[in-house]
Amino acid sequence: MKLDRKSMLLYAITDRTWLKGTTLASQVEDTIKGGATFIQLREKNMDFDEFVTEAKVIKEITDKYNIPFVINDNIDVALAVNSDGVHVGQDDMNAKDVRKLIGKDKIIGVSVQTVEQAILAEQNGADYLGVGSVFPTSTKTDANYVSIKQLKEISKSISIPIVAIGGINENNIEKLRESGIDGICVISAIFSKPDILEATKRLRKLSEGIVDYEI
Ligand SMILES: Cc1ncc(COP(=O)(O)OP(=O)(O)O)c(N)n1
Ligand SMILES: Cc1ncsc1CCOP(=O)(O)O
Repeated sequence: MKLDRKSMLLYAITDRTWLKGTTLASQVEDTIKGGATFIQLREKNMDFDEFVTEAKVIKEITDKYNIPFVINDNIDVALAVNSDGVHVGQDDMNAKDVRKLIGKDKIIGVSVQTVEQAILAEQNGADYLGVGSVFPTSTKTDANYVSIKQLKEISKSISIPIVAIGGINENNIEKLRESGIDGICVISAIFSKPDILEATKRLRKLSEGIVDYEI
């Protein structure tokens, strides 16, 4: 799948912390109905078989709505379910090696916190970058902080699409205006909400207002 910059507008990463009796699949379908444009499946405590089973279910939904679907960290799972790609961090395999495993047509996302990391990731063949944490977050306890100034410097230093991540919500999204991002990436601002569809709709509208390209 070729990555369209516009599909970065509202990037949702799953989290099963707030399932509250429902399924992750139905939450993912709700967020897509509400306007999420990209889905990443992020599972930190699943064995391979469980992860593959879950990924297949989510992929059916993202395929139905033609939304890009990537797997966090686990390249074997990505290969097993033929996801659209993978997202890796600074402690994971570098994009060049990931590319050798998943092939030229797949999407590779890389998390970066500095200009140097961003330039290197682009050189290594990343298709997009996730930059953060731009605000305090309790979702990822080991996240490093990236200032808005650093975010702007990173966006100026590369030509691939970027999303900001970390603690973004309806109240602070405005601070990301003119930062050069192609969209926002959120976990709790969607998945912790009682009404995921409505929360996504509001974030979708707000993100449309802060990016500098035509929707
Ligand atoms: C789009 C996006 N950006 C950043 C991250 C964080 O990735 P990483 O640093 O590898 O941390 P974990 O998600 O693995 O805890 C991301 N997942 N997605
Ligand atoms: C995965 C990740 N990487 C940097 S911050 C973060 C957590 C984002 O979650 P939230 O949107 O709930 O702050």
